[in-house]
Amino acid sequence: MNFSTLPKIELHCHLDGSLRPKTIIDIAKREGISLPSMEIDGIQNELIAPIECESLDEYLEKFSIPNLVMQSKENLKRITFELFEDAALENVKYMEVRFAPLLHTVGGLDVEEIIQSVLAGMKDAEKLFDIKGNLILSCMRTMSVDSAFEVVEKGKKFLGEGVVAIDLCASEEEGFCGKFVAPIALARQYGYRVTIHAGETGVGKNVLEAVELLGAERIGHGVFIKDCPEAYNIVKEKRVVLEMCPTSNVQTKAVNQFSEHPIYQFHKDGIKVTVNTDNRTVSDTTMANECNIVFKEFNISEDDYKQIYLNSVEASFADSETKDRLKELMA
Ligand SMILES: O=c1[nH]cnc2c1ncn2[C@H]1C[C@H](O)[C@@H](CO)O1
Ligand SMILES: [Zn+2]
Repeated sequence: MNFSTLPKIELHCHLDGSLRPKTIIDIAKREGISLPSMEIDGIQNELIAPIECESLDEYLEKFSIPNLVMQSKENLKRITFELFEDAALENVKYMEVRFAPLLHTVGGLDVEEIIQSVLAGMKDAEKLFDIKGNLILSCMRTMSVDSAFEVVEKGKKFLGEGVVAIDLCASEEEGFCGKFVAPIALARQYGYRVTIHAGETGVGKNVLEAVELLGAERIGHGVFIKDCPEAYNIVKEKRVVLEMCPTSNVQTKAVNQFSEHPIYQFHKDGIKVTVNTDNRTVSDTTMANECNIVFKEFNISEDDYKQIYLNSVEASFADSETKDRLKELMA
């Protein structure tokens, strides 16, 4: 299968993990920001999490450089536009991009301005390229519960305007869901859809709690349901969709190598899986590359790919007209 030309859907992609290295250097030069290198190769080395990375926490260290250049309206708009352009050029037809608004307030922007700028970049790209997008607001689990309320409240007015969902991300501790019940319940009440990063660092029970306590419809990663029968069963029974990101999972040591990734086993057992990049730059990958990895490692058939594509359409937070159009691309 030639995944570069096949239509693709991406449901799990972080804006701040997916910047073009050249753009980081351009902006840094213009704004006098000091970087460890002003050369493409040099900065790329600093941005890509090595395959011998020890953990998710080490992987997350790679996000400090990109965020240096994501502190103005103009830069946020440009970076979002470029991400949608890159995805469109590899035939991604629909993409949900997530970002944590509170990481972009260092230069004085407020949360509304940040969301507006990212929306503007997405909308410009939609006009120029054959791609449709939506945005997911991520709350940092490492920040306070109040900060999650702030994101939920300030993002509310953009629901129906391109913002579709709420997420919890960053370092994963056992039992984190209990702390965020109130802001996520409020988000659901306002009409946000819910996807939660969980089960990425060894704790399958976090997935169970994300579903039971937070009402997660989708789970970012969810690898460790493999070791937690209760989490596995609830995901299967409730048809909770897993947003799986193979390269990222090897980098963070959720799995030691691609062959140990449970994605295909889950798929064969009837769990709804999707394939995603997580972070195009930090994981040095593309959708075509992630699909190829799954294809080569597990020898998936065209029917398997079609099923995964349709799972992604069904699980997307897109409107029904968009879903119908995306389904037709695989008919
Ligand atoms: O795979 C991930 N797990 C948890 N947090 C992540 C992952 N990839 C990126 N992040 C964090 C780092 C970013 O700064 C933040 C917002 O995109 O989300
Ligand atoms: Zn992620």
